[in-house]
Amino acid sequence: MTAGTSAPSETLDGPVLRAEGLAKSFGPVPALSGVDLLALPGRVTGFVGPNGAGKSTTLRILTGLVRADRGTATIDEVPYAALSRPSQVLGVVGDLAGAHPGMTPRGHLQTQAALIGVPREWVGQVLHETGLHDVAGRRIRGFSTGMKQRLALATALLGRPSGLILDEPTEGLDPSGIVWLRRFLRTFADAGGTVLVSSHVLTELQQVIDDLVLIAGGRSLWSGSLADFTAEHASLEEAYLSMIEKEMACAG
Ligand SMILES: Nc1ncnc2c1ncn2[C@@H]1O[C@H](COP(=O)(O)OP(=O)(O)OP(=O)(O)O)[C@@H](O)[C@H]1O
Repeated sequence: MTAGTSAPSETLDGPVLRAEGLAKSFGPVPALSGVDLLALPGRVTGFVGPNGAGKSTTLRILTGLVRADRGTATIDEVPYAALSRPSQVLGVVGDLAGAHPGMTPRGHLQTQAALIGVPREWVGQVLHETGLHDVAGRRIRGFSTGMKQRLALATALLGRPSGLILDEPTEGLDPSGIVWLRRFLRTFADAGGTVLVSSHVLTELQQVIDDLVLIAGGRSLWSGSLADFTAEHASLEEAYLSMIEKEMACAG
């Protein structure tokens, strides 16, 4: 499988992704109790926090899959559900629950293209962009985790969105896949796109993000530039651990 190009080559007009005062409980379980988030065009924003902090819940609210109890979540000032062509504004890299293992990437993407109403020709472009063109005719059943990650990204890119949300995208990628993804996200943001990426792999994240949103226990702890966050520390990992330890000491 070849690496593919680091598209897009055109200029993107990325959306502003914003959440303010989000609160959400699942029955008696409080998941969020005050999350704010901002991801801007032309920037890669990292979204981090301990297990159970509420990252996936926040992303699911932002993409209209979960309804918040309180607060607002908007894409260019409107809720995701109010976007007339959401897949052409925001690509969401999730799991491939909708992809039948007996299908090929080309077949899966052609079905998705019909569903979201974009030209079939765009399938070839995303297969190329994500380095899947060589395996476009193979069954998804035999794909490695990394290849499935690429297909998830190809699916998200199909509507040619100017924003991307990725939840733990490096899981299962080999080192060259990680470097490829990092370059892809950098190029996407440098073209004007908005990238919001959640990850626990802080050493990797540090190499690609411009801004950082940190949450813990369902609450925002920090939001701003990576440079400011790490100013008094040797690395993102060190700055993160220091803030989380302080937070745990306060909570305890
Ligand atoms: N559908 C659900 N039903 C019940 N509880 C849920 C549901 N979804 C999330 N939660 C709870 O909400 C809290 C936040 O979970 P969430 O998955 O958003 O955290 P996260 O930061 O993405 O965690 P991780 O880093 O481990 O993936 C957790 O306590 C979790 O158990």
